[in-house]
Amino acid sequence: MRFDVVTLFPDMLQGLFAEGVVGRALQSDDLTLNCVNPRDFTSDVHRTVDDTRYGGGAGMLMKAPPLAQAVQSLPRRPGSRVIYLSPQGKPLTQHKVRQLAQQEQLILVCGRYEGVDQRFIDHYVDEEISIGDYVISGGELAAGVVIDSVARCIPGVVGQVQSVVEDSFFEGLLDAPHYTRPAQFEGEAVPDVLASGHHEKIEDWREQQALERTWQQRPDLLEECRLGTGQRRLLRDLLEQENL
Ligand SMILES: Nc1nonc1C(=O)NC1CCNCC1
Repeated sequence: MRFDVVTLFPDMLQGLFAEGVVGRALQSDDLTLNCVNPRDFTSDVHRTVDDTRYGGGAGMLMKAPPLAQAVQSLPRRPGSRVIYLSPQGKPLTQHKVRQLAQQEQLILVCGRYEGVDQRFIDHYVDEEISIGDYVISGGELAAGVVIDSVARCIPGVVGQVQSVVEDSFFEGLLDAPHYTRPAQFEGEAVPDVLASGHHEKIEDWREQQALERTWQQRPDLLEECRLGTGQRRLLRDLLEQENL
């Protein structure tokens, strides 16, 4: 997988991945991160990348030509996609992350100011993606979220494939609670089942906890995920306990 990031702040992305499991993987041959700065594709003395909006309105907009030339400057692999990070995009979900991980190359365009000229989006962008319904200062943090979450899905990046499988959302549910030493913390012990060494009971407990947490925190996820027979039975028991 090759990540290309179109950004006015290339050092920001390099800094974000200087450490950690994804940072180490990005040094390998099968996972690369390249940044390209639209400012390098300007021709005026001030290297202008933004301008005021036609029709008025506060703030500045990123101009289409520098962005377009930055994208055009990139070598394109078969199966590459140009993604613009913006609040107007489709939500980034684990399902979408897994789809993106199938690509050979992701070109991530980071907006600044009030956004970018719509014609750049119409002519160059395959897909707009949002990391959430809030506004951040620049698309770079959103690009970092996409890079990290997609890279974790690429075999070999995260040492323990099982740890990715058990990640929250991997099967559409939230994660069960986890505990480690010490056995007692501020008077609270670890749930007995986890110290029982009975792996089947531990798995059942974790599955029940994941369902209960998902039902309490994110019932919307339950409508979308395909529950197995055992999970549906556990959820039915849960709802009966709550007299629902
Ligand atoms: N939420 C978001 N998901 O992706 N990008 C998001 C975002 O807030 N971008 C900012 C929008 C205003 N201009 C600067 C960038």
